[in-house]
Amino acid sequence: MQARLLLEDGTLFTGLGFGAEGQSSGEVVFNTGITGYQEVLSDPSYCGQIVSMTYPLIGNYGITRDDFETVAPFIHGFVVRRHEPIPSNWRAEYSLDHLLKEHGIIGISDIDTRMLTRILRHHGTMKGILTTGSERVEELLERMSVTPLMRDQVARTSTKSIFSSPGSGERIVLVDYGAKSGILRELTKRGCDVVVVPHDTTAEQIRRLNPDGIQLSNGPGDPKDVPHAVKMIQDLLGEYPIFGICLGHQLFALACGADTSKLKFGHRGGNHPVKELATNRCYITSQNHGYTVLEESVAGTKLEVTHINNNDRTIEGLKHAEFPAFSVQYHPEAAPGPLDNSYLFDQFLDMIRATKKNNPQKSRQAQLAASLRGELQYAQK
Ligand SMILES: NC(=O)CC[C@H](N)C(=O)O
Repeated sequence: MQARLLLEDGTLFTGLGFGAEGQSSGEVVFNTGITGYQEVLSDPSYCGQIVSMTYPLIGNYGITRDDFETVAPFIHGFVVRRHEPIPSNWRAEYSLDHLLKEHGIIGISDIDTRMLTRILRHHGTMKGILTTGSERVEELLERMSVTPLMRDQVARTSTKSIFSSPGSGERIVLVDYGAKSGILRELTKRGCDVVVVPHDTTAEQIRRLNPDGIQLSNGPGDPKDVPHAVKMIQDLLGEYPIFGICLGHQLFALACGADTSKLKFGHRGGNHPVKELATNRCYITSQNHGYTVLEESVAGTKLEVTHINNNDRTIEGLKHAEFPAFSVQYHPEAAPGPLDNSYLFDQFLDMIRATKKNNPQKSRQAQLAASLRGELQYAQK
């Protein structure tokens, strides 16, 4: 079956279709990971995007239930050089083709993904349409020009209702802006008592859950499309320790008065070098973002830059000068990518314990009682 990928600038790629049939549009981006296509496909931060993998062989190890980063993928299309339909892997439960068909995602293979990447690097990311139909190019270009990119991805990908993953350790409220499962996995692995809440949960509702700390998740789209989250963070800053990841980092920066803007073609892959300024140490990180915190906007705020990207010097980490709050632009939960940065979750828990020590408040029993009251009020709201 023939499939086509048409870019906003008129560049047309003709290849072979796999996965679902039909037509879909979105922002075309590229990911440089060599492995991890399943985690990429299921990362909610790709909601509304057509993802092209620069590694040329995709599908060879199949799909495994355990490797999903969310229940259902939100991406709008998948572009590969060569698609391997028959997996060779003892863990494989089914094929990539099967996954795409099941979730209505169109795949295209046998196109020059190096050329596509060079175009995107040169011009910046663009809108695109993937189709297995026989529409005229002019018609598709017209459709693309009148179809704006999505702005409501966070509401689409966030959990619709509150749920908990109980543990006997610190109580963490994980604000889900389209969270990857890896974040919850890292917190529960450390014994945390995690309560996952929807993206539009207010500061007051979070207080009622009596958290020890607040984790702001990754998520799709422009951080400026989520103003209610910025307000919530401003309300709780200084009251609870906060750790922001990716979109959570950008929202934290906006809440502290810094600004964000769109990168030309973003950072998506498993090997982005990041320098920790305090130690001059380089970490290899997993990344997936199209926006960044603007360096010049940090001056005059209470934020300090802790990490920078060694490729393009953009900001990769921030901390608050007065309050227990920090954030990173990359993914310490990895999935896919290197595990080097999971220590940041330990750092978050250390920060929580230090905050508690300096602030000997209510007994654990009183906290639990307050927490129970809060949950009841939340449920009755
Ligand atoms: N992975 C993320 O959280 C991405 C953040 C934001 N949507 C961006 O593209 O910059």
